Amino acid sequence: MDRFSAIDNLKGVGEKSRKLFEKLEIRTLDDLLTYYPRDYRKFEEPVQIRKLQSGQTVAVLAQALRPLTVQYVKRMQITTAQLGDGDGAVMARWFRMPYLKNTVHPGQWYVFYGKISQKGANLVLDQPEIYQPAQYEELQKALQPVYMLTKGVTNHMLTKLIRQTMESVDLSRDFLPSEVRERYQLAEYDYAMEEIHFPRDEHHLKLARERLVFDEFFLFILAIRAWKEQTSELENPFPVEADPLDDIISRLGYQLTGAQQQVWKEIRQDMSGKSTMNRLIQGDVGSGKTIIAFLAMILAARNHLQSALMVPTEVLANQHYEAFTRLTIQQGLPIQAVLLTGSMTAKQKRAAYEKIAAHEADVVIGTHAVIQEKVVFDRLGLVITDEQHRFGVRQREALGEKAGKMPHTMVMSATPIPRTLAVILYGDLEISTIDELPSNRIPIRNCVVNTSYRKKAYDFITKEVQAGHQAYVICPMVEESEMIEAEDVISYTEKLKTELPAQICVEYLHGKMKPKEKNEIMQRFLENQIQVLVSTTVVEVGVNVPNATVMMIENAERFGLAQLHQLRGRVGRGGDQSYCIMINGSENGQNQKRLDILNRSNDGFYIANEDLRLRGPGELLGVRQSGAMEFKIGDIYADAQILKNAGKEAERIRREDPELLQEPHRDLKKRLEIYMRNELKNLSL
Ligand SMILES: Nc1ncnc2c1ncn2[C@@H]1O[C@H](COP(=O)(O)OP(=O)(O)OP(=O)(O)O)[C@@H](O)[C@H]1O
Repeated sequence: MDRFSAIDNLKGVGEKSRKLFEKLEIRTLDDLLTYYPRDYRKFEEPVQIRKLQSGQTVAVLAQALRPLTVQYVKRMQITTAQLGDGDGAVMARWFRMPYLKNTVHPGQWYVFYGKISQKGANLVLDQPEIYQPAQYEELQKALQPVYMLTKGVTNHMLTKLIRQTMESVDLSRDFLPSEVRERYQLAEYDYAMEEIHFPRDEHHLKLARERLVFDEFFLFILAIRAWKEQTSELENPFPVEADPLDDIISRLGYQLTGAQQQVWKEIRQDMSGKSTMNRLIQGDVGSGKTIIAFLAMILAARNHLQSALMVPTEVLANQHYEAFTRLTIQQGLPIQAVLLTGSMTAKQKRAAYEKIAAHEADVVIGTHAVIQEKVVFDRLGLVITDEQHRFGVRQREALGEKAGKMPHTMVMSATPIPRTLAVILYGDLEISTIDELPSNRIPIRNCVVNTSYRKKAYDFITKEVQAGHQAYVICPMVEESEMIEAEDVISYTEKLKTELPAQICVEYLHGKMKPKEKNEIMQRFLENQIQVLVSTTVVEVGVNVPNATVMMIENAERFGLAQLHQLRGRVGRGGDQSYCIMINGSENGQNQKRLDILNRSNDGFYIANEDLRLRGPGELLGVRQSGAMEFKIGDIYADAQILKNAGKEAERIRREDPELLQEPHRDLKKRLEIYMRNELKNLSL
């Protein structure tokens, strides 16, 4: 067995688990080994009951003071216990676990491990795990890995299989040249693998992580460079006449910003240049990336090329399709666009496929899955996609095969990374940054307030709606939950319908709705038939309703800063003063501090950096922080120094031994080939 064997070679993995693991994209032993924990649990010393505070996750050494009781609330069994440690008492409760009544014996000591929350005037211990004291002491000795799971796969299953894999695969060969390892005092590979999954303590974990982050960046940089070298040798199969499209731009109704003009120039040069375009366009929320994509598609169409624009959601696909069609009609352009999304009927899809194959459609706008599988193009010359769904080398080759030749590609990113880091990752070429907002923008006014401010916020929303504007209200949950105290879209909509004047139309939107329903709601919101849209974060990416001027976010403390910044970016997109009201639903001072960063600034780069400064890199173990670039373990901000080191070494090796022929680079060469074959898929430009 080697590390690229399929996981069904492991004991205990049959057809059923193979399918489950597939959902986590775990197919080979290597996938399993690099399925790093998303977090680690440390079992701290038990805390005395009288010292408990709401919000903590703690262990309590206690006895049940009397037999447990089981009650039914809305058909759900809730088991409760009164726990005491001789000095204080607290209630514990479990949902859907009535059997605990027979397994937790009054008078015996257990360790209860769970989260403390406030219930009315009292504290409760929610859903605690239960351990024998000796067992708990054993657990305290090490950090426990916590993996991202899916239904049917438990943490225990993953832990066991990873252990089994480590015992059956030889990890002792280290592909990193020892010279590099020594220069940065990086841990050895087998040690790093052991300690990342089963760390003895935080110190060992840190060393392991540093090594693996280095690997990840190092291989990425080497692979991207090698791949670029290969592709830049290919001649541009679809050279275009670099028409600046001045006729179209002059009729847009606004001036392109300097940054947009610059990026547009770079794209034109690429598409008319010697080799195929491969460009990353980064721009902060609302910086006007869409029109740039549209211009590129129009340029392609004028040169008899088809283009595909792929976006992550149907709502966005519809939005772009409509905006593009509006533009072509307004300007009288003879360019045909078709929409292609999962919720279209088979007949509609077939009609679209036929138009695409016959080159009656110049532009295809849709969600990813559809376009990747079925569509046959006549002459696909340009593919535009977003950062999360960028094409891998292999997918691109497949597309290229389908189209006969490799199309030009553009990747749009709304989570811009600083140029210094982007250059290390991608080299100096092919990154465009739109670092300027349209001049008609008025900075968004922000406030962070507590729940007592709600009444005022509703009055404010009413006033804005009466002035002809619209508002979003974001809640973290879809439905009410017994377990989590946070606002939910469904009850909140009901509440708002009674709180706001009757003539204001309030509707909701969430990810569990059918695509067709979502599209309808978005369409009505766009047409101002709905004035207040209560939504989960499904509106986070790309939604563009310039008439909306208020973004109210409930339980703002539950969202990451990058996410809040994206949400806020849904307003302030037209020429009107816009507002963002963040409701902080917790009393925790740290949350307030974090939210204050957004309060102070509307600049995405600044926010990402401050977020990092506040948390400190030390706290980032296993936690994805920035949302920028999907690395498995590395975080370009938190690990910027490692990224720089990896970049330096990669450049040196490429200079000194470009073909990796020297003896110390032999294993590296092999590893890189495998990486380019298997892993570059999500990271390639
Ligand atoms: N130069 C400009 N001047 C004025 N308005 C502009 C300009 N460029 C784009 N816009 C308008 O700004 C709004 C936001 O643009 P767009 O939707 O392209 O943003 P984006 O960069 O895609 O942002 P996000 O990442 O938030 O989706 C649109 O309504 C668009 O018509």
